[in-house]
Amino acid sequence: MVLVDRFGRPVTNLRISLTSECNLKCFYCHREGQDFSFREMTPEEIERIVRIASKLGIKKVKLTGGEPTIRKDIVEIVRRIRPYVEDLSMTTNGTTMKTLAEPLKEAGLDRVNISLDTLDRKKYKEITGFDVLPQVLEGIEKAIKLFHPVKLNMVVMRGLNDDEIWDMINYAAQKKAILQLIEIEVPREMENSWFFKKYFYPLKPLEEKFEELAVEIRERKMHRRRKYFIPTEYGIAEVEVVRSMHNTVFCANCNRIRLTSTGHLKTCLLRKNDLIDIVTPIRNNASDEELIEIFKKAVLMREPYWK
Ligand SMILES: Nc1nc2c(ncn2[C@@H]2O[C@H](COP(=O)(O)OP(=O)(O)OP(=O)(O)O)[C@@H](O)[C@H]2O)c(=O)[nH]1
Ligand SMILES: C[S@@+](CC[C@H](N)C(=O)[O-])C[C@H]1O[C@@H](n2cnc3c(N)ncnc32)[C@H](O)[C@@H]1O
Ligand code: SF4
Ligand code: SF4
Repeated sequence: MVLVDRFGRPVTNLRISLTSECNLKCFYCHREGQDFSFREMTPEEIERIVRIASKLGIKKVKLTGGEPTIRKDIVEIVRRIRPYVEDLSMTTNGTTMKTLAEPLKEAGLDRVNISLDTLDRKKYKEITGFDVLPQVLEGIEKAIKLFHPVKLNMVVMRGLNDDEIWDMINYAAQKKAILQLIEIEVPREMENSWFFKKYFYPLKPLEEKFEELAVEIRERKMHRRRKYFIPTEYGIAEVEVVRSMHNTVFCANCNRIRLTSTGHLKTCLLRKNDLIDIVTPIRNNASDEELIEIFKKAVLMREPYWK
């Protein structure tokens, strides 16, 4: 059984924010579309929600945040949800990977995405507020030894790191990691903000260049994102482009539902007023059937953001 929304989109992925807290302060952070909050779900509650989700056809779970690895019980959370999922991945800033990669692997995590916007220490501090690039690079080395694939997330920003795109492509090829080049994304109401106007760097022209250079191009089901296999002096680099702004194809192929760190199902990253509380019913002893109904209600509320 798979739940399908009113727009014909099957819901096969669950993206769970484990905490709204973070040990970095990236100035562009969308915080997965949620506000800062102290309420968090327990590992037992997360396990129960994932178990219900798996009955409804959800096969892939992504753990995110805030920074998911600052939760003290992160290894327990991974261990608990592992049995219910085909693909269990995490997106992290990499600051804790040096010590946590091994226990996370042992607990059953399949793969990690690590955010890395720049290879320049000063710029890294400018973007994230903290001088921890060497620590993150060590974390990436460790992760690459244990996980496959490791994806590196680079949010491309005009005048800030757009001159590093090719360095990052070479770095990814050298490390045998996948590079995700990401456009800054904001909700409609922020498109006129100084921040978006200053830093938005459209990736479409670059994709056109990749089309010429690539020895192979693949299209993913999710968001119909394209992957380009680009020759470099370090071998073939695998580069995925995440271009979401005003991209109707991206939203038409969105198969994710979200769970906020406060225990609300959320239908879309960029939408407002789309939260459905699932953890309060759990705390009030709701049955599995009642929780299934909450999931169904959330799926019916889903709609593409850009359409
Ligand atoms: N608009 C939008 N952006 C998303 C969505 N999912 C991920 N993103 C963005 O895509 C970028 C990469 O996100 P990750 O957390 O690494 O996950 P992912 O690449 O989507 O997932 P995998 O490829 O399965 O590892 C980030 O900038 C996210 O904000 C989504 O459903 N909608
Ligand atoms: C919100 S973070 C949470 C996980 C973890 N703290 C990290 O940074 O990887 C998830 C991903 O979203 C990306 N991201 C954050 N704000 C963004 C924005 N405004 N536009 C595009 N991507 C963004 C980050 O670079 C990161 O790769
Ligand atoms: S590390 Fe992740 S959650 Fe933390 S501020 Fe940066 S993008 Fe946001
Ligand atoms: S509908 Fe579009 S903006 Fe919303 S979560 Fe899905 S892909 Fe992202």
